[in-house]
Formats: sequence, C-alpha cells, structure tokens
Amino acid sequence: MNTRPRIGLVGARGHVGGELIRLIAAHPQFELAFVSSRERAGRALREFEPAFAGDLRYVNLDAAAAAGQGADAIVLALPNGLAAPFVAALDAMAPQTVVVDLSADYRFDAAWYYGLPELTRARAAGARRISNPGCYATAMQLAIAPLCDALAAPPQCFGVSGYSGAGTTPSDRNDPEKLRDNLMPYSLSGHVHEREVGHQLGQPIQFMPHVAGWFRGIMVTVNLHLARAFGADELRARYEGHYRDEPLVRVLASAPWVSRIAARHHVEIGGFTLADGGRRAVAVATIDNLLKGAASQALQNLNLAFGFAETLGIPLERSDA
Ligand SMILES: NC(=O)C1=CN([C@@H]2O[C@H](COP(=O)(O)OP(=O)(O)OC[C@H]3O[C@@H](n4cnc5c(N)ncnc54)[C@H](OP(=O)(O)O)[C@@H]3O)[C@@H](O)[C@H]2O)C=CC1
Ligand SMILES: CC(=O)N[C@@H](CCC(=O)OP(=O)(O)O)C(=O)O
Repeated sequence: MNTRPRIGLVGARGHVGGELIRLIAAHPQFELAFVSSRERAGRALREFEPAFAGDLRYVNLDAAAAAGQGADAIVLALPNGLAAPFVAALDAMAPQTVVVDLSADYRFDAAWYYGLPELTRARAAGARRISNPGCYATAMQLAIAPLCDALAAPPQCFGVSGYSGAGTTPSDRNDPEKLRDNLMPYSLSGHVHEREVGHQLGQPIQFMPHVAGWFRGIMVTVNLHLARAFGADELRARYEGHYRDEPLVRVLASAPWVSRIAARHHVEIGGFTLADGGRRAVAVATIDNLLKGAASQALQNLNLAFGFAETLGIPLERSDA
C-alpha cells in the first residue's frame, strides 16, 4: 500500500506552482497526485520541469474533477477569487482532504487556519483548511511581531517586490520593459496585505507597496513608533530572542539585501536603527516572495498537517552560510 501522502496542485503553471512542484518532487514523503493547468493540459511535466523524472502530465481539472482525484491534500495556487468552487466541491465530496489555499480568499475567515508557522503553529493541530499568508504580509508580520506589545502607533511599511509577485497574467506590474530603471508604486493604501497584517496581528499597519525590475525577492522597511525608549542591545535582543529557534528566520546585525535572499527559503531581518531617543525603531526584512512568501511556507503547512517535521524537504542552510 502506498502510504506517502499524495498532493494535487491546481494552478501548476504559475510561478508559485512551479516552485511547489520542485519542492514536492524532491520531498522525502510527499508525492504529486496531479498537476492542473488549462494551458499545459496534456503536456508532460518533465518538459517544463526537467528535474522531474516521472511520467506525470498536466491535466485541466475543474473543481469537481479535482475533488474526485483521491488526493490527500490539494494546494490551490490560483489567482485571487477562484478558490471557492474548489473548496465547495471538496467540502461536499472529500471533506477530509487537506486544502492549502495560496490566495487571499480565506485569510480573513475564522474557520480557516492561517498558516504562518512561526507565529501561529500553536493552532495548527488538526487543521484541514489552511490559508497561506501573503508574501509581503509574511515579511511584515515577522518584522513587527517582536515589538507588537511595545507599539505606540501603527507601523509604516515601505515594501518593494520583484515582479514575479504580480503573477503571470500580463500587467504593468510584471512587464520587465516598463519596470526597467523604474520603481512603480501601487495600492498605496488599503492593499490586501495591509488589511491581512492588521487582522492577524490585531494591530493596524500602514503599507506602501512598490514593484521593481528584478524577478524575485521583497524588501520591507518597517518604521515602528514605540511606547517607551529602547536601547540598541535591547532592540536586537528582542528579535534574536523571538526567533532563536526558528530555522527559517535569520536575525542579522546589518541590513539584509534582496540579492541575498533570492531563491532562499528563509526570511532575514536586520538593519535595526533607533531614533527619537529610542522611541522610534526601524527594521528591514527580506523574503523570497515565491518561497517563504508562498511555496516553502505552503510546504511547512503541509508538513504540519501530515505530522512531519515542519521543515522536512525545505533546504536549510547553516546560520553562518
Ligand atoms: N507570486 C507570488 O509571489 C505570490 C503569489 N501568491 C498567491 O499564489 C497564487 C498563485 O500566484 P502565482 O503563481 O504568482 O500566479 P500565476 O499567475 O503565476 O499563476 C496562476 C495559475 O493559475 C492558473 N489560472 C489562472 N487563471 C485561472 C482560472 N480562471 N481558472 C483556473 N486556473 C487559472 C494558471 O494556469 P492556467 O492558466 O494554465 O490554468 C496558473 O497556473 C495567487 O493567489 C497569488 O496571489 C502568494 C504569495 C506570493
Ligand atoms: C508585485 C505584486 O503585484 N505583488 C502582489 C503580491 C500579492 C500576492 O501575491 O497576492 P496574495 O495576496 O494572494 O499573496 C500584490 O501586491 O498584489
């Protein structure tokens, strides 16, 4: 009998889908049940993912067909607004299936577990409906959480993302020509990740996102107004203490760079700076939007759902690497 959990992936052609295929194919316990894409239906997976040795082909599954595949888990890596029919079909036909939704569709739904393990894993046990956090939202929450109890006002977050964050549907925000030598501001108030962080932390924030001409990686610079004065050592100790046992969060003395986080699975937080007599702190976080911002975090959530070590199948690096 095959006891390896089988994972079905809907939205398998996308940037995040591709990362998930590579992670699941290399995972020591999971195997791929199906990969669904309308555009690539019928094509061999190995045409697009040469590292994948099997005979799997892309299929185009609607919600009922996906729910009927007998997968142990289904990951939805679809654009926002498309998850509901898949969830309804699974609820009706295969309710025990673990669902991980990469979109923003269930991040405000109390019936779903919000899977940002470093902050929420205490609630993970038994969760079968798992909402994967947004990419910027992951970086912002990890950068703010250690100081959440010391805030005097909403933190301001200035974010810059590579254009893979905007998916594959053509737009100004993923057009390398328009982004060349450019920085494009958008959604300067009310971005879904602004609301998501406020909802999850119980602490409003102000978020100003931008997109740049590189492909992958995000930097978020967070300005934190504090209710009392902090010293430099105390500030850094807060972050180090909070993340000491977290293999996917690295606290640095210097400011992290986007170029050093691309294609890596962890978040870096550093560049700690104090002003206004210790009552204003600045911290900088970087994250690969496609990995810890999406696919690697989904794998953490799948590992937890199936009782495996949380980082199984996620390449870890030595902290001095
Ligand atoms: N990119 C990122 O950095 C991050 C993305 N996310 C979220 O993850 C999800 C996937 O993102 P990403 O991979 O970038 O998106 P892409 O645009 O790269 O891929 C979207 C996928 O969905 C499929 N798709 C698109 N429209 C439809 C439709 N109407 N019906 C069925 N399938 C459709 C596409 O394949 P096909 O057209 O062949 O069916 C493709 O596989 C999104 O919800 C996104 O918000 C979350 C964190 C970070
Ligand atoms: C550059 C760019 O456009 N980035 C996307 C990132 C958000 C995303 O991927 O969507 P989720 O909320 O589903 O995570 C954006 O700002 O909408």
